[in-house]
Amino acid sequence: MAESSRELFEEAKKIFPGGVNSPVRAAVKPYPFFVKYAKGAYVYTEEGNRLIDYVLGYGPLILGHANDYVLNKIKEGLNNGWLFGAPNKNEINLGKKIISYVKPGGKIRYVNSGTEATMTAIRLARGYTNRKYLVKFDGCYHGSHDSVLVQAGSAATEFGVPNTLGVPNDVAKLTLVAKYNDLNSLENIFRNYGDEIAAVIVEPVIGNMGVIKPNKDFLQGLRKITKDYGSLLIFDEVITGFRLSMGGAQKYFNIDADIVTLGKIIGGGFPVGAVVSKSEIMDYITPEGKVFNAGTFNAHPITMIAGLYTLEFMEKNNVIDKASNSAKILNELLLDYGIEYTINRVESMMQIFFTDKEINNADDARMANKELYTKFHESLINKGVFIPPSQFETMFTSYEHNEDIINYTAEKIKEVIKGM
Ligand SMILES: Cc1ncc(COP(=O)(O)O)c(C=O)c1O
Ligand SMILES: NCC(=O)CCC(=O)O
Repeated sequence: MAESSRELFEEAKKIFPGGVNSPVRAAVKPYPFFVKYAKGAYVYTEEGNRLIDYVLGYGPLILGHANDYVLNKIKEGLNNGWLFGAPNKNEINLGKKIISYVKPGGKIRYVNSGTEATMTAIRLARGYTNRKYLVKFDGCYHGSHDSVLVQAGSAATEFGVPNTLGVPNDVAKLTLVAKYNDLNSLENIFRNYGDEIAAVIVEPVIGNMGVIKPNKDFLQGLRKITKDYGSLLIFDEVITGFRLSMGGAQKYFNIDADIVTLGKIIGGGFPVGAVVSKSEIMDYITPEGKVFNAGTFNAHPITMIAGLYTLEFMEKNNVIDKASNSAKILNELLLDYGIEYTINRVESMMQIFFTDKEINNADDARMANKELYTKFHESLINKGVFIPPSQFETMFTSYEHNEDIINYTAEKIKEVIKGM
């Protein structure tokens, strides 16, 4: 049996396209390391190497890996069985908690991924408004379903398929693309298609083109234009939900969306997605209404436990502030070292771009030196630090990233950059 990551990857390539089950994992060069286990701020490879983890499962693990409090709750829960095909109390407990934080907080529907959440939210918006067009922004990533794989960021950009093969043009043309941080581009679209636009979907902070912050007034402008035309505003908070604040980006920027999609953190590291909106809109979803959604694994009992106790741990332990503060210190240390590359950070989301220009939209991000980033990533792995293998992803910090870990990381980043 294969032992090393290199050998395991050879095995994997025989049975998985590209050797992986999600493309970004194959961006780790020369081959992905295989993880044996993970705890706290660290992942441990098959070879026994310890890496400080700034990928954190691509965002869900704001508590770090295998948090003991959550772990014990999951173990207890497993004793009661793990799939019922019938309701279970924990889905109410978690749902009430989420709704108490996330505006407009009327009702929630759980699904199993961020992809399903945005797919359902878009269908809901179309069903509710009886309109057909969707507007998204260049570089935003909302998962891997047809209507959002148009000028998509994340792995779709990393692997050169922002517009994927397999989506018929008849479908793709219902998705109109505006430029992030550019209200004029949005106004132009609305002038032409305004009364046929069901919704605008946006990552309030882009986390799938590296990190890109909204300019002052951008999100407010979005809110105003959608309201003026009677379109719904969907905040895709799959990354930002329970990360920028317990109320997500809505609370952080003081903007109210019409529909919010969640994922990642609310499942505590188990597969999850959710749609939240006011009851009047949510009641369009089956079985109350006629917008279809269903799922064998919706509100999975173990996910509900992991999510519930993750949020409870966050409430009691000041997790968001701790994670944010770690990223802030890392950012400041790098600036103190005179590192001249562009660092974008919002709370515990951060990315380094190899350019001296500001990064305010997807075009800017595509102009940064991707090859240098790849080299940077590879060198950091060799020094025991795992950041995302793609420029078009986000580094995350967690509750477990203490000052020693941050100082160590900053030193290693400095060494790597000096050597480049
Ligand atoms: C903003 C955003 N929306 C949607 C998704 C899709 O989520 P998932 O990978 O769980 O399908 C992601 C992440 O991958 C995301 O970052
Ligand atoms: N930022 C994009 C993701 O988090 C997705 C991870 C994956 O598709 O493996």
